[in-house]
Amino acid sequence: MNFHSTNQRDRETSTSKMNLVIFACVTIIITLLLRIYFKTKYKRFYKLIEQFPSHPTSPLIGNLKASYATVKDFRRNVMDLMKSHDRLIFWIGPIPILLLKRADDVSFILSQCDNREMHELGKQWAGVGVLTGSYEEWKKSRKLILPAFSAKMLSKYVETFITKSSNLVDRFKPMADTGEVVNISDHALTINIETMLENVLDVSPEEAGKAGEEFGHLTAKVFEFIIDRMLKPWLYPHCFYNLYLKLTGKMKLVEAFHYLPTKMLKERTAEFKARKEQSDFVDSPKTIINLIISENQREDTRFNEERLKGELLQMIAAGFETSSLSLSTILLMLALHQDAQEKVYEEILRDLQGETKITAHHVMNKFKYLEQCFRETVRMYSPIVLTLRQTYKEHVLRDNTIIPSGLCVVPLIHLAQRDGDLYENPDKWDPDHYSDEAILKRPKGKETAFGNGVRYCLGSKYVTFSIKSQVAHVILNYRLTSNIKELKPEDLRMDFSIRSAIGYPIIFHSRQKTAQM
Ligand code: HEM
Repeated sequence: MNFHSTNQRDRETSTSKMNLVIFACVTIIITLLLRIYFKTKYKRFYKLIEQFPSHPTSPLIGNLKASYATVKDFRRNVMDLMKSHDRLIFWIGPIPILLLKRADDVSFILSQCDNREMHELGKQWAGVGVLTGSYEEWKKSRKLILPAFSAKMLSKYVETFITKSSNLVDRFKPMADTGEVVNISDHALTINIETMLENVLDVSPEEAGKAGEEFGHLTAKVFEFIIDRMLKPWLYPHCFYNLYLKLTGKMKLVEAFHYLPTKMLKERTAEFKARKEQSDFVDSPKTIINLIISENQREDTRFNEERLKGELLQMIAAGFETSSLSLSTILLMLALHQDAQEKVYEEILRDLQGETKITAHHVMNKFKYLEQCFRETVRMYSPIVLTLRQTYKEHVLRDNTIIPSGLCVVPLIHLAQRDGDLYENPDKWDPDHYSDEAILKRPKGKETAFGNGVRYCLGSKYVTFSIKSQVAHVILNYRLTSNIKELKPEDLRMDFSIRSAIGYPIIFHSRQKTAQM
């Protein structure tokens, strides 16, 4: 009896092993057949891809093993891989992606190809808008929000920048002259999210003070979640991703992220309608939310509330972390480069011409060397490391290599900004890279820190004025030093942006006190 049941168990085990082998064989055969089918159907696509070196792949999963680790490791991996390649095909599962790092290639593809469909993977978090919309949706978004960055509107935001910059100076008062080493990143984050909430959502300074920090941290997290999804092709279908968000409890974060823009949109729309009913004349808007509500009256871009919310969320997402990182980094750079800091200080005194207060005029038209320091900081420590493009036709690169239609391309902006063909000593922080002479010497249209072509950054002037205002106020009041001597490459952490893994340590010395001594 026992002998029989052992025999039967053995038979069952070997049958299930056999089933497993059959299943594996069928899967491999189907995959190979699919591969052959796709390779035959899209022969030219695969042939063109073969011109580019490819990272060694594993069958079926491509380079997924390399990318599966964590988002941060993946980015570091990609940057390491690109040390020995100018162009490289990287496989996320069965999907090939072309990585580009030379300034020539990056500026070319950004200017020629304006489609960014992979960004649709951010829709659950940030709605539909200028960053995540399909090509057709993007065109309408851009038309709606472009007026928000006119010179007239910018001059209104600068008033908020100046008030906020004074608050920033006050924040550092208790630490000044104590020798305390302050990691300024949280201060930069708070001040910039508050500024964004006031300028974009028309939130009162009090409410911005209360809601700012939490909203800021959440916004910073959203990018991580979106990149995480990009690396997991099985989460690409929206229905799977929705389920994943529900099961992991992240849907609650989505709701929290949407709460403030939804509330402000309802309030400001109701106010706009009430004012319109009373009189045909409505004051010209001072904030982005009010501007897009009034612009949205035009027949050709009539967006519903959900869509307007997407635009607002994406404005904050695009602008806030980039601004706060830029502020932390430039202040650290000035603390590490005393000569540049003194030049900035002297320039501020000179441009103020005896006035004691920094005004919108100074921020928008003066402080030229400070602006050079800002551009140099963005060049070396890009708050946007990379972006995405989806080709819809073939593009011929300068050496006649053809990028096939239908390929996802990743221009590595950060590496392009350190291209030795464009800058002398590209790895040295040197504001003279942006002197008039240096700019004249460089070939035009190759810089990509703010993008290139029709999708050029809408907020480039906004952030330039915002950072100029904040830095000018800080440097007018404090001399900065640090307890570190330099920011080494190994101190940098890369996710969607580049940030210092050792923080932004700064020691504040009051200028007045220094002058008295
Ligand atoms: C130092 C700070 C910043 C950097 C380095 C930066 C960089 C960039 C880059 C490289 C792009 C182009 C992406 C692409 O071509 O796919 C871009 C697009 C964009 N940026 Fe910025 N940005 C900064 C700050 C801001 C700010 C403060 C705002 C808003 C207030 C903003 C709003 C946008 C928007 C809306 C787009 C999308 C444009 C479009 O697709 O039509 N950016 N930015």
